[in-house]
Amino acid sequence: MNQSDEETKHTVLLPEDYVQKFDPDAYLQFYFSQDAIEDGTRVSLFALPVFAQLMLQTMRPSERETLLDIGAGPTVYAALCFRDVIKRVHLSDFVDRNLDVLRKWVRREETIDWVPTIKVIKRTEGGPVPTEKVCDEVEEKARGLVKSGGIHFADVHQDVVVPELDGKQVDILVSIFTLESACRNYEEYCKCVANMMRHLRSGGRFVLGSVLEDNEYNSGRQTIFHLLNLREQMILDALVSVGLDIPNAKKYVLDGEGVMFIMATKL
Ligand SMILES: C[S@@+](CC[C@H](N)C(=O)[O-])C[C@H]1O[C@@H](n2cnc3c(N)ncnc32)[C@H](O)[C@@H]1O
Repeated sequence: MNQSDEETKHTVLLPEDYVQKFDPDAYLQFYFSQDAIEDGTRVSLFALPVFAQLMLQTMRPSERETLLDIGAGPTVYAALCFRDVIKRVHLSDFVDRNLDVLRKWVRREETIDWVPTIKVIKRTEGGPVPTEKVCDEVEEKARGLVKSGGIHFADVHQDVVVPELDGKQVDILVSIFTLESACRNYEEYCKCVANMMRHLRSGGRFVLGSVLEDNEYNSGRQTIFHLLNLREQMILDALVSVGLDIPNAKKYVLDGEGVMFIMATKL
């Protein structure tokens, strides 16, 4: 290795480093600060409101009461996007520091300002630019839903991913950019998908957001974490094998962005 190779080489953190090295504040600043949102919006904020609208059209209210986000990190945008769809939101993650940030948000203590994110969600939903009051109402509604649900520890590698749910299954299961962060190989990935799926009732919807064909990502302040490199077909195969109705799924593949969003029903 010559000197310039040495200089460009950087440390890539692994799935087992999340507890020690994932910094919620750096992550939120990097992806959800006003500047970050203005510079280039997270594609999730386009895909999830579209899925929410489809759920409103295709599920009766009694079929869409509970939502679980696995690997939410310090983010609450799933609760914001699905606020009109469900009654209770459970946010979960592997890193205690992330759960602390979520609890602070529920208590209305200082965390990142979610208004720039809310504005993008509202824009995707259509209608005029929301006033401050409308943004407040959106956030308060989402907060109430999380209060009714809860904030929980999750580990996708365990047979029971979210023990605090005590075996209760949810109507909607969401997981965005988590599995490819948490898994070192495809065998592990398939096992984790199966573990997650136990939390979803049959007939419920699974919403997955995944990075495609990438090896690492910046979690903020140049802290680089490993990603499992996945082709779209590998993900679809894993989802079929756990009994999701993939032929009738709604899918967005954004090649330029290297991400895929999919919503499928559990058969
Ligand atoms: C790239 S972040 C995604 C956060 C959020 N879902 C989003 O879309 O911004 C990856 C998340 O996976 C979580 N994670 C890592 N290992 C995990 C595991 N074994 N079980 C559950 N979550 C895990 C991390 O703590 C982190 O919050």
